[in-house]
Amino acid sequence: MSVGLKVSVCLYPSLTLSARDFSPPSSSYLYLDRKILRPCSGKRWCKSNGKRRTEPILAIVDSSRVPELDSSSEPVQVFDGSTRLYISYTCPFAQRAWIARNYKGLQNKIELVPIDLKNRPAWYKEKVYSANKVPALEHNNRVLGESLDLIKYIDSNFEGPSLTPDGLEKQVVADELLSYTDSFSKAVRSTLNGTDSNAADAAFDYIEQALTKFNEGPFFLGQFSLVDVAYAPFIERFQLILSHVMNVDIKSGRPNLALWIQEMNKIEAYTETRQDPQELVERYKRRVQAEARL
Ligand SMILES: N[C@@H](CCC(=O)N[C@@H](CS)C(=O)NCC(=O)O)C(=O)O
Repeated sequence: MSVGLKVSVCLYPSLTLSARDFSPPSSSYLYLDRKILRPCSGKRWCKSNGKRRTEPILAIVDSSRVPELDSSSEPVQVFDGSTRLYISYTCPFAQRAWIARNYKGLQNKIELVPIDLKNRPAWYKEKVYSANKVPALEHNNRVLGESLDLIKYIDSNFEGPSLTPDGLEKQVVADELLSYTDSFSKAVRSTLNGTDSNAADAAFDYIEQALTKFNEGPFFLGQFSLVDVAYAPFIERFQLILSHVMNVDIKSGRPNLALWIQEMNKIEAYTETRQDPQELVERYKRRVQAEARL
């Protein structure tokens, strides 16, 4: 890294960095202060100044983000007594388990092991999780999967603030909302892929209505719970994609949803897991283009 290199950092104003700002540069990541800067390929639209830049542009990745393991990575020592949560930074299902782990303050008890799903290590399927998916939790000599099961498992088998509601009424509503998560995603996707133009609207109206049930707080069950954890990664993605691709604001006419999004964005356990919005939208557009070519 040359001294005084000028770079633009997406979402941040232009910065001038000197060699001593980086400690130590690695092949794929640069470190500035406590932030990891990841080089982005090509020129990018940087909203901070509204101009297309020609300098190298770096995206800031949260400092707590350890690099993903890929096919060239040594296998982890499975069943050595450690508790590990295998995730992908881009997977909304994995994000659920990651939020639950953070919210309960288990950062030192449950090690995060990010996997590069596009270049997955062969040992992941062979030694860790035969379903070859994320998330997976290695705990007490077992590997468990399925995000909704995992958030419940993490909540009931580890210390930290509870994510499970008290009282039968809230538990019944929680079960209903958790069982709606797949239908919710399917409905929004059917609008995005053009098969049902009204389905997303109806799905978000259902969410808006669900948010009126308990008024002691802005979350689904009043207080923050595993229902918020289950929906947050999907609402995060759908909000961005619907806004960028269809120019739809899911908050419009839905004050409870608007407040929920605002309050979710104050919860560090969640915000730490959020994806770079620009990357998220670009990945979605690339996927749609690839599907259109098939
Ligand atoms: N039902 C599962 C879905 C998990 C899932 O589909 N994860 C994706 C990444 S977002 C995956 O690992 N895909 C790899 C593959 O299918 O090969 C859950 O809730 O955990």
